[in-house]
Amino acid sequence: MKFIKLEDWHPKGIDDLEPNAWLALRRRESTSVIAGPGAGKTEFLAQKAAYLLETGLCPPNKKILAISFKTDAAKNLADRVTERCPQELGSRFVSMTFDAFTKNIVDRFYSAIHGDWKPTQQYEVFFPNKRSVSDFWRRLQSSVPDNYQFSIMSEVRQMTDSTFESNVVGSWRIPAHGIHAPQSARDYIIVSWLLEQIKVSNDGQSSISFTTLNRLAEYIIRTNNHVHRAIKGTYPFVFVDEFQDTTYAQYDLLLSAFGLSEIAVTAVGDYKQRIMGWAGAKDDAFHQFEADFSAQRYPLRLNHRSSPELVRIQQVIAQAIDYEVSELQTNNHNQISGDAAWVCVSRNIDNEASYLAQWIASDLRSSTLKPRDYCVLVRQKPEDYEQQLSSYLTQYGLSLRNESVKIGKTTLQDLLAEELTILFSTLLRLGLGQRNAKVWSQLSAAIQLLRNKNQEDEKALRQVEHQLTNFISELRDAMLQPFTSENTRHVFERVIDFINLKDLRKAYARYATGDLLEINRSALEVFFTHCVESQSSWANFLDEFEGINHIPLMTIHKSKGLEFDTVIFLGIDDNAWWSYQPGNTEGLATFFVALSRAKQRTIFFYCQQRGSRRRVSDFYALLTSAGVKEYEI
Ligand SMILES: Nc1ncnc2c1ncn2[C@@H]1O[C@H](COP(=O)(O)OP(=O)(O)OP(=O)(O)O)[C@@H](O)[C@H]1O
Repeated sequence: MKFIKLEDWHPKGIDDLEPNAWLALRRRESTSVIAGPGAGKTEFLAQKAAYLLETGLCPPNKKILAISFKTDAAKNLADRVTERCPQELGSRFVSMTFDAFTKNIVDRFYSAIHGDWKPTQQYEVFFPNKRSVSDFWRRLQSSVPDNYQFSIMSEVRQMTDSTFESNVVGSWRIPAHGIHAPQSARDYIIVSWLLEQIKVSNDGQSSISFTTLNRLAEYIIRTNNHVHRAIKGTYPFVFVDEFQDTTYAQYDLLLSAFGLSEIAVTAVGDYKQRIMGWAGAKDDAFHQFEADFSAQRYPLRLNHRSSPELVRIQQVIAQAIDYEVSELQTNNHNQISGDAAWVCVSRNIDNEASYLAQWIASDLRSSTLKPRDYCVLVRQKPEDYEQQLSSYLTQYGLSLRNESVKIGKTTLQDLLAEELTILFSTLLRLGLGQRNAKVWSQLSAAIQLLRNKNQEDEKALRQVEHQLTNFISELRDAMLQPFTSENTRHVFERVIDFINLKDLRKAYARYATGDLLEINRSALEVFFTHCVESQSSWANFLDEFEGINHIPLMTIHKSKGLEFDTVIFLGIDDNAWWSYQPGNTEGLATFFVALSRAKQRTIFFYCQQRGSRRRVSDFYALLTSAGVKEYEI
């Protein structure tokens, strides 16, 4: 394949990059890009990947590793690269979540774990909460030797159950040479916590949290030169998206894997969107990264997402988070007439729900927007809002879908972003006869990748194309059969067989080891059955499966990285924001993330029946100072 000369390379799919983005793109060493919402940080990473691959700076035997925090963000980035690069180049862009990267190292290099630290090869992933931590502390109190009791308990008193795993365990390194007598009470507590997870439980397996997996991955890389060299040799370029959310453990893993080496790490993020402090995100991740990796910082100024009016309102909130924040700019246009943001105040929930349903229905009628151009955002418990709003929306033929809902061991939002799910629904769409040249060529490229065919081997590629054509025609026949549970079950199994989970495991690094693929296959089956039961034809089934006619409902945390034409932000009251302290930066940042998902409009709802608004009065004061008006509904 012929490479593009450096000076001839141009961005793909967008007109241009702003000057600092060009500098950050061309820099060969570690780089940090700090920019506000909608500044194109994810887009920048996709362009940088295309630049490195197409110019040959990332040579054919090497790959780019991109780490994101959420499955849909990892998928979104991978898709952007696939759209911008020929397939043989795009397949060298490995995009996965931090958790998948961590688990992958432990599963792949399991034999590099020694002695007491070795868990069972098959293990359960354990999600500790405050209760599991305090229970552990209680157990420790009754089991420690008398002479240790005092110091252990006084150490525990200085710890917080919510940050114990992320901050205390996450910043501790497993010693290279086995377990010696603990050096301190703190060591004793951490070692006991780790060993309790590693030891075989009643069901014959270890039960390990992601922080513990992370510590094991870091230990493997630090103590095994072969592993360390293999990882560095594969990935000369590493990208980290949403870097402001990096935890102590994740940062330490990055440092051990890629620090003090020739690997160029590009970290992008926005400290004003730092909303994972409660989950252990480091406060000074960018500064430390710039010092440890000799990274050069490039701020970006343009907002490519939101209308000028929304950018102006965002600026007011951004300044409340950081008064030194630079002026945001946008080249976008206001596409609506009238207000870009307003607050609807109601007395009771029925009032609010009825108004909201009526407003969306009328807006849909008078615009070209589709249900998925709207998004209902809430701080927590989306299921409560779903219950309160659904019957009102139904009256107008509308419906909400809670995208944060759990399906098996994953969530709907994550499941829908999985490669397995996308292949599955694309095959069904083609089976239904919905021909689309672009979809066909993307699917064909994905199947070639899955079957591991060399792009130069035209005969093999034709064979894959032929198999795919035959399968689609067989599928079409099967989908013409009556839509019964038996027939739909048969289609499910045929499609899964055709995809071939073994091939999927080989083709995608994050499926390579461990149980992620099995978790997703089971969840896919659960969700498939659920959709089949509520529908009567394949066409309706697919719309339901993909949620085409539903308005998404999700938590603000789950909305990170996403964008919608209109954001409907519900539940800005003291009950939903019970832990918010006036002026608290992380709370303001959460508010900022919600506001900045919108391209054209953000509508805020306050309902007296849900709670008062004393604690959250800052939010309303800021909106008022930005000129956002309130209306009684
Ligand atoms: N240089 C550019 N020119 C035109 N459009 C762009 C450019 N960069 C990004 N965009 C578009 O702007 C929108 C926001 O981009 P992106 O999601 O990459 O921003 P971000 O900085 O990662 O956002 P956030 O931090 O808010 O999630 C997307 O629709 C993207 O396609």
